[in-house]
Amino acid sequence: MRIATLGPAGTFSELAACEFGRQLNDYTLAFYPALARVLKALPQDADLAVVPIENIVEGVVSPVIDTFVKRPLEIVGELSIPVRFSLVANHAQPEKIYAQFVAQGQCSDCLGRYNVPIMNTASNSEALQLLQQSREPAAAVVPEHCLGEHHFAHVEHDITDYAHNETRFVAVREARDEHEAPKTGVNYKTSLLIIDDTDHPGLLVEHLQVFAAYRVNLTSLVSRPTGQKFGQYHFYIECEGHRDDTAIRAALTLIQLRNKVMVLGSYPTAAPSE
Ligand SMILES: O=C(O)C(=O)C[C@]1(C(=O)O)C=C[C@@H](O)C=C1
Repeated sequence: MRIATLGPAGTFSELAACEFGRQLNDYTLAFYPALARVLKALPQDADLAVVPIENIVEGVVSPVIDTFVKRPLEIVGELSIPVRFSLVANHAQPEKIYAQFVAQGQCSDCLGRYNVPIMNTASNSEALQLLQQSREPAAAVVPEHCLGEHHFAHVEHDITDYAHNETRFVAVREARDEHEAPKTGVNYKTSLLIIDDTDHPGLLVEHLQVFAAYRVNLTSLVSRPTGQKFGQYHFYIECEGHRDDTAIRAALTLIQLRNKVMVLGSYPTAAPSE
């Protein structure tokens, strides 16, 4: 099994990809420098892609949700891992800080204390690489697990705004016509998108009432702009249960009478991270 994920090596995505990989018999990892490129590797260059979907502080990782609207992809698994950062520098007074765009939002208190420009990177390991190449006084926000063998002139440990910081990752493959039936004893979650193709007053409340009437418990609801017009949004929804459950099927049948629905997959619910 070829698994695509965000690189270079050292990202939290790599940790998540290895954890998914361990559940398979055999796997190889391929690193891509941006999240959009990771998903583009499907299906020619990879069988599975592992990408972050939500951080407990920053919320959803929008480039990932937005790709689901554009391409037929299927979520087949999720897991959550603890995320801890350090600030490392080659000088006690850095003049710039390299930080991945999602990591930046998770460490805003610490970054705010340094009144210097933040240089956004595509991954946390790219932030570390750029610091190592820098000849000027600079710093980088890097995963704690990458500190190991490196030596830095200045280090601040545990700089996340919230002590309990974690990110949820999903394993994604190219969508198939058929899907797996639920296995007994497994708690499932289903992800779907309601596409705003016929905007009308009360669109969201109508759909929410349908879920409530069928007692389908939603665990996530995010609106993403369609990019067409202000006021038009697609809704990314996660709910408890499998797409074959009677309640979910009945709810989606009703919702589909008004708007297009894309079911992105049913997969075992992740255990909480330690
Ligand atoms: O750069 C990494 O280490 C990643 O795996 C990406 C990513 C993300 O985009 O959410 C993963 C976990 C953290 O939330 C910060 C960065």
